[in-house]
Parts: sequence; C-alpha cells; structure tokens
Amino acid sequence: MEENPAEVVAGLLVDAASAGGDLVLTGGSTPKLAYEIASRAGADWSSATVWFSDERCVPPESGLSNFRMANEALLGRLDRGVRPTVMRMEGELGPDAGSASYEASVRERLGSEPRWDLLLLGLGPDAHCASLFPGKPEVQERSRLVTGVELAGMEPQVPRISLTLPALNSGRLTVFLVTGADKAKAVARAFAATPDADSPAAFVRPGAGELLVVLDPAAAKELA
Ligand SMILES: O=C1O[C@H](COP(=O)(O)O)[C@@H](O)[C@H](O)[C@H]1O
Repeated sequence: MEENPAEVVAGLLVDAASAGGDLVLTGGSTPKLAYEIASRAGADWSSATVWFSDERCVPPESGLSNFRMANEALLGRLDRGVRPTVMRMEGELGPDAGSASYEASVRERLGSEPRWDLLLLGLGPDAHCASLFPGKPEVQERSRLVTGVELAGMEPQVPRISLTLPALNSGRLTVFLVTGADKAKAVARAFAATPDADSPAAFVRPGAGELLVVLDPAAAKELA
C-alpha cells in the first residue's frame, strides 16, 4: 500500500525531534501538511534544535516567511513545555548580514562541519532546492555554509538566505519531499539515473549520509 508522503515525513521529523536531534526544516508550501501532522503527534521536541534550509528576506511575520509557515504549522502548535530550540534565519537583516549571522550561529553550535540529524528539503519546479537556483552563482559556493542570494530564480522575487551545498550535503538523513505533477520534470532532472547538471538538487548527495526522496505518484511520473 502506498504511504502518504506527508505522513512519512511527519514520522521522520517526530523521530528525529524525539531523539533530540538537529533538524533542518524547509519552506515553501509542500511541507506544511507534514508539519501539521507532526505537530499532532504529542512528541517532546524540547531536546531538539530546529534550523532552516533557507529564508526569504522578509520579516518573520510576513506571509512570505518560511519561518512563519513552519511556526504556524508546527513549532507554535507544540505545547510550550515541549518546544525545541529554534534557530531562525533572520531574513529581515537582508541577504548579507542575515547569511553571515546564520553562518556564525551554525559554526558556534555545530562547528565548521555540521552534521544535521535530519535535513528536510523541497524542490521547486525549476529544480531549485533551499534557495539555490539553477544558473545562479550561489550554487558554486563551497567555502561558506550559508550564503546570501541577491536574485532569486523564481517567485517570490525577494532576496534570500540559504544553506550552501556543503551544508546541504552534511545530513545524516537528507529527505526531499516533493508532490504534484508540476514538479515531475524537476524530479526527473534531479533524481534520474543521469541527473541534469543544471539542477542544484542533483548536487545534494550526502557522502556520509542517507538520501531519501519521498514523492507522490504525480511527482514521480517522469522517473523511469
Ligand atoms: O522558495 C522556496 O521554494 C522551495 C519549494 O517550495 P514549494 O512551495 O514548491 O514547496 C522550498 O523548498 C524553499 O524552502 C522555498 O524557500
């Protein structure tokens, strides 16, 4: 029997949080249902630390904020006594100061080679992941863990803060959650046997970790 992608990811989030792990949440619209399901599991997140894959450079109360979505769907729904430590990307600082601040936080808490226990990512229809967009210079960044993104490759056209590929390849368990027919071509570009070199997600291949791609049938339909 096919499992519901959101249920699968919610279960992984709850397991990692209950074990007191360092979790990376992602933004956009796709993970919202998984977050809502996870919020209802009655788990204790108080030993866990929640990080973010990327953020739009807007205040946290903006409707474009990835933090706001995760907070409304998950973090803010947990009972106060079981909430995790939340390491929010400060989008309101802008891409330069915001990325420098987050880089400092990552290095201070996790060192120069962070190991996220669970790193959740989405995939855009253009095959971007976090806020690494095809053809943009940030995809080439190899010395920083966090980068500012002045020009987003698609809507919403606001500057971003994003984990870089070295950081995105540092997960013990990295999970892509992708649903919907509008993502089918991007899924094929990123995860086919011969991935497209213009697809940033094709370069998320954790050397010392496990990669799990959770798809619904519509998103998977162009994979052989
Ligand atoms: O802009 C972003 O897009 C991707 C994909 O979002 P979705 O709405 O298509 O699910 C997301 O993973 C990323 O965090 C976000 O900033």
